Amino acid sequence: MQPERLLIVTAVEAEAAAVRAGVQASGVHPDTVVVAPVGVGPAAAAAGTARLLTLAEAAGTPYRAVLSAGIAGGFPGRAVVGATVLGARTIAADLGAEAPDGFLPVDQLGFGSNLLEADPALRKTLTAALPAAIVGDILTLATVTGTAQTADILQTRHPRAVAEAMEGYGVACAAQLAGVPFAEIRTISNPIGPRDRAAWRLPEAFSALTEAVAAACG
Ligand SMILES: O=C(O)c1cccc(C(=O)CC[C@H]2O[C@@H](n3cnc4c(=O)[nH]cnc43)[C@H](O)[C@@H]2O)c1
Repeated sequence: MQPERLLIVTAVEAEAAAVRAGVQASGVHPDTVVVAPVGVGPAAAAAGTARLLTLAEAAGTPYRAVLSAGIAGGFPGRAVVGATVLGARTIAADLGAEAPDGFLPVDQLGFGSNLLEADPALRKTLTAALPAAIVGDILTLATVTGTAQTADILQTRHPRAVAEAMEGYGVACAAQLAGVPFAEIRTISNPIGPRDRAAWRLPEAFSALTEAVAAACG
């Protein structure tokens, strides 16, 4: 009988490579962790994760948990480049309606929730394995924030948000549907604010991701 496996979902192959290096460094049996890049954005993340969870369930080998992992933007003053962040909650920050008075999230519109909690037991395990990690909300957006104005609006609207990325809420929706525990782990590649792609510190963020995964799996 196969041991229960952990699924780690990333957006792009470079993130998956950093995660695989962490799994290898942790010393766990490689068959116990599956790492899959499923695409950029919440739709690709939800569809790709749902497919993997469903295939595993149909084969009689369901995953014990699913992690959304990768790099992220950090809110200034809350998470610096190179930091590791653990999501207490994943929030679909642009899922809703714009109104003259401001943004209305889907829960205020009566269409479900734009917020999903990380699994408490999984979160506890990850927090213990990563004592230096910053725990807070991680926003999911289909569009990378690229102005100081949007960064300010998001930071004010989400006082407990430490980072933004593009996949967590999609992975969380797929996990919830399948009844599989979910958590999100990210390392910061860039500050959230005016777009400056040259300032993204990808090697630093990928190294931090490898280290975080090694500690989390070990
Ligand atoms: O150059 C761009 O603007 C760009 C647009 C889409 C994706 C990328 C990636 O490099 C994909 C990797 C992954 O990185 C996450 N990420 C990193 N920083 C941020 C951010 O400031 N805001 C939102 N997401 C971020 C995201 O999850 C991407 O899928 C580059």
